[in-house]
Amino acid sequence: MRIKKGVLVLINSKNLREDVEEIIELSKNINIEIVEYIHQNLNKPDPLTFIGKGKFEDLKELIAFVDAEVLVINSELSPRQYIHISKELNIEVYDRTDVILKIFSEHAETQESKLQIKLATLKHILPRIYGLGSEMSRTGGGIGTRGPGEQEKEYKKRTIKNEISKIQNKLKKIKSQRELTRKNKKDIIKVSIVGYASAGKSTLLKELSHENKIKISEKMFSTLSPKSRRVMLPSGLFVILSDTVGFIRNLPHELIEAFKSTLEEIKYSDLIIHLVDISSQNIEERISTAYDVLENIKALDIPRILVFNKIDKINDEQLSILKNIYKNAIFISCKTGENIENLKKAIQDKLIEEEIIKTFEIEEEYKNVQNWFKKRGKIGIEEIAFNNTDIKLKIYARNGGAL
Ligand SMILES: Nc1nc2c(ncn2[C@@H]2O[C@H](COP(=O)(O)OP(=O)(O)OP(=O)(O)O)[C@@H](O)[C@H]2O)c(=O)[nH]1
Ligand SMILES: [Mg+2]
Repeated sequence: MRIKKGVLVLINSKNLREDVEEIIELSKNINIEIVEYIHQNLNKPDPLTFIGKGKFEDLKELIAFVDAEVLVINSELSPRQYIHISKELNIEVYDRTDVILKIFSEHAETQESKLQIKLATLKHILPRIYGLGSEMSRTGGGIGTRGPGEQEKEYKKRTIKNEISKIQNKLKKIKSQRELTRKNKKDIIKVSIVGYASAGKSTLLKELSHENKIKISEKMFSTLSPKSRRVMLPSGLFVILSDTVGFIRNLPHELIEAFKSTLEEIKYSDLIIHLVDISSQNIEERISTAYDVLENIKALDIPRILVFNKIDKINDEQLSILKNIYKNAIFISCKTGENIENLKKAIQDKLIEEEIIKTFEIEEEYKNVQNWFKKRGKIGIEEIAFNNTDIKLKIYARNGGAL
C-alpha cells in the first residue's frame, strides 16, 4: 500500500518524545509517515480549530510546505472540530481514535473482533454525522426547510443506528456462547497474560506452549482476539494460558466498550501475568495503564505476577536497578529464553500460594502407581522417594477440581 505523508498535532504533552514516538509508530501501522509535528500548550482546546486560530494558520502553511496528505491529531476531536478542520484543510484528518480504530480494523481476524471494531467505528463516526448539518442542509435551500440534505442526514443516522443494534445483538450471542464454553471448562486452571501493546505477550505464549502458529509482530495490536494454549508447569500439571488485546494509554472509550467482553474474559482467570517491556521508556506509566484497564474490568483482585520481558535489550546495570525497585517481579527474555523455566516455576508457586493448586502426598505400591501417571497433565506428579516396593509421590491438582 502507498505510504502517505502526514503532519502531526499534539497538545499539552507531558512526555513529548515518547508521545511523538508512539503516535509515529501507530501511524506507520496504517501507512502514514509523519514528517513534521506541531506541539501546542493550551489551557483549553479551541472548539473549532483545536489548536487555536493562530497555530491553525501555521499548520496550514506547514501542510502546504511539506505537501502532506494527512493530518494526525494525537487527541480525540469533537465532531465539530473534526468537521471544521477537515473542511478547512481539505486533506484526510485522523484523530487518535481514528488511528487506533483503523489499526484494529486491519488486524481483526475473528468474526467477533470484526464486529467489535465495526461497532466502535460506527459509534465514533455517528456524532460526526449529527455535526454535519450545516454543510448538508445547504442543498435544502432556505432556512428552516427540511430539504434533501437534512433527509439524507436523517437517513444516514438511522442506517447507522440500525446497524449498531444489529451488531450488538450478534455480539450478545457470541458472548453467551462463550459463557457456555467457559462453564464447561471450569475445572481447568486459567492463566492470562496482559500488558501494554507490544510487550511480547504473544511471544511469551508461543515460548511457553511451544506453538509456532501464534502471530507475533513488531506492529502494535497484532492480537485482537485472545489465543489460548495448553502449557505444562514443572510438576506436569497443565494450565490454559491466554494472551489478549494489548493495552495502550488513552485507549478510545468506544474501543474499551466494544472490546469489553473480550477483556472481561481476563476476569475469569485464576492468575494474571502482567507483562511489561523493560526496554520501554516509561515503565511506570505502562504499568499503571494496565492497572487502569484491570480496574475497569474489575480484575484487580485476581492474583497477579509482574513479569518484565526483553531483558536482552538493557544492560546489567539498568537491570539491577530495576530488580531493586521491583523486588517481587520476574525478569525474562522471550528472545534468549532466559528465565523462562523460572517463570513456569513462579506461576506454579503462585498458584499454590493462592491455594488454586493444592498439593498432597501419597504413598503407593509400585504396581499401582501407573494409574496416577495416566492422569498426568490433569494432575502434576513429582517423585519424592521410593524403595523396593513403595513409592512416595507429591500430587499437584486444581483445588476443588475432580481428580
Ligand atoms: N528483543 C526482544 N524482543 C522481543 C522479546 N519478546 C518479544 N519481542 C518482540 O517484540 C515485538 C512484539 O511482540 P508480540 O509478542 O507480538 O507482542 P504483543 O504483546 O503480543 O503485542 P500486541 O498483540 O500487539 O499487543 C515483536 O517484534 C517480538 O519479536 C524479547 O524478549 N526480546
Ligand atoms: Mg499479541
